[in-house]
Amino acid sequence: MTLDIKICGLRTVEAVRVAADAGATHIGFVLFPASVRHVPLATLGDLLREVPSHVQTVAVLVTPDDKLIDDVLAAGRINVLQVHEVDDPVRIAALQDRTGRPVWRAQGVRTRADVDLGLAYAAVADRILFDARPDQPEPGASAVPGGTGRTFDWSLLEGVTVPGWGLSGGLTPENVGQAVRRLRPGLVDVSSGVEAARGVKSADKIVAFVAAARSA
Ligand SMILES: O=C(O)c1ccccc1NCC(=O)[C@H](O)[C@H](O)COP(=O)(O)O
Repeated sequence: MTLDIKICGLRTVEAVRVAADAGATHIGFVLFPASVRHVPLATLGDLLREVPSHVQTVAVLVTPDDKLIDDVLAAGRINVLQVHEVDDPVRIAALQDRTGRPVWRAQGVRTRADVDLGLAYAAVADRILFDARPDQPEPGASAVPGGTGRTFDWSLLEGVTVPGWGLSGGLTPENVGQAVRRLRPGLVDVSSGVEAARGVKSADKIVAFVAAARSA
């Protein structure tokens, strides 16, 4: 079985080169201003141009409207749309039709009901990405539905067999091997676990993460 490896939240040309050279199959760019990893549209094209053609690019979006989708696709080569908090299968199908791109749906997990909700989208979304479900933000604070660096109870995913499903949330070079051996996902996805500081990628950690995932 093949394992896809997505390194997410890249903001610099150097980090893109490191991830591609390390063997990432997918590189994710966050288009969400409340995130420390947000990439402004003005610089997205510069990053996309650095991604070698054999590496897939993923636009990470939170309830995107059509204007944002059009702007992101106009910036350069985007292979995949990863959507958070899109809770309508009709909208997911509309995004597929409108863009011709695969649409991955991120599902936050804290309970088995969350997993079941994610599985309910497997008929329409091209991939389900199970991630940690963040706590409710403090009143007045902005909610960021990904990149929390938190794991969740992996036993909730035992028995999940939907093709290609992805595991995300608090993965690190230290725990990704165990996760792959235990759950056999089709993709592992990391952001915080390959950072030296919040929002700042570490080349050494990216290389270590990909190597650990590959050797599992
Ligand atoms: O990374 C973010 O800041 C982010 C913000 C808003 C929506 C999604 C976001 N990230 C999505 C990802 O695919 C992350 O890789 C995933 O949530 C795992 O993050 P982490 O637990 O930090 O490894």
